[in-house]
Amino acid sequence: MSLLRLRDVAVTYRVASGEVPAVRGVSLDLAAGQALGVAGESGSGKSTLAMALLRLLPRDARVTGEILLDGEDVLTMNWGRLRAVRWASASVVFQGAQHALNPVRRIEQQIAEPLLVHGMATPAEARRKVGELLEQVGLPAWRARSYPHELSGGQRQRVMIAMALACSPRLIIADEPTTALDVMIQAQVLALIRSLIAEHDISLIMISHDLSVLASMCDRLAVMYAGRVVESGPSGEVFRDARHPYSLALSAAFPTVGDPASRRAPKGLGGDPPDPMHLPTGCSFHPRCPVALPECAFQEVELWAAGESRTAACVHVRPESVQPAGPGEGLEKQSVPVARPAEESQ
Ligand SMILES: Nc1ncnc2c1ncn2[C@@H]1O[C@H](COP(=O)(O)OP(=O)(O)OP(=O)(O)O)[C@@H](O)[C@H]1O
Repeated sequence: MSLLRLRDVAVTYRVASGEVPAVRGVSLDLAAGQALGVAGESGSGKSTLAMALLRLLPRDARVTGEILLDGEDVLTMNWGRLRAVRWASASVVFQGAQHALNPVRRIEQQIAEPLLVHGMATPAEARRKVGELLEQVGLPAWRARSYPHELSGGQRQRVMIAMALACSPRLIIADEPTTALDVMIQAQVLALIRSLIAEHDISLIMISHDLSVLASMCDRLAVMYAGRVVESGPSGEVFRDARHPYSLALSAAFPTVGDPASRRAPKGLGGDPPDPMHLPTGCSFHPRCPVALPECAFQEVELWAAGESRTAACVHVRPESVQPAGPGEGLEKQSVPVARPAEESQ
């Protein structure tokens, strides 16, 4: 059984001028011990999806569908059960730890809090555990007495990771955990996350706009565009051999981590992502797509199987597509069509 199973998850924000469909019909599975990367440009709905997993969205967000964590639907849990699940079954590392940590409380109090709230330790045990957790994330135990402002950005992010680990969750959701850090520190924090999830057998959902970082960290990738998953599959395959023109453009925009030989000139995507309140008709990507066909302007394509354990929502992947991809940029690698619709997106 999947540790996490999403079925047709949609999130709509109610705003004064109407409704913002930020996430639309996302279905994904995450096996225990697996790492899933969710990629996409700013505004594609990644953070909204991540926050929806533990019902951390503001009140003006309406979430529908199914979010099964260990078989239990997060969306229908009562508050008591939801509180028990947060931190203990699944925890979140937010982007920008400087905003997520309370500036007037010592590190020790903040890391100990989930342990105490969940009754998983006495105050004395929690103090000892905080020291151990800090050492696990590469900080000296005496840092427990520090306030957040006494730490660097990288150290604060390590504290966030220690908090996320405190109650030994089975799943960590990391939303752009290194975006605010400089490149060297970024690499260290990524290496730390990688080693901790392997050591503790924790599943990971990592959100980033950087496909190369996700490919280096995750077993599988899901690429989001305008609130939908447009491609999913094993991360190396999606990164090196994307089937959806949007994933292809994203993968071309970032060099492969740690492999200078593979550096390609970033091919910036033209245009901007659509405003979710005014989505284009048909495939949301068609106005920016280098290989759009006339039908893409009025027909939204569902996710199709695009190879072993892969899916893509593109007319060029659809089985009955008889049009060649054409001379459009980069689609030489477009998939050979296969003949079955995807039952689920991964
Ligand atoms: N509280 C909110 N109220 C209304 N609209 C929102 C709210 N939060 C996000 N949105 C909208 O939902 C869409 C998805 O935003 P989201 O932050 O999930 O995207 P993202 O891919 O995580 O982007 P980023 O990488 O910039 O965080 C955007 O159009 C955004 O403007």
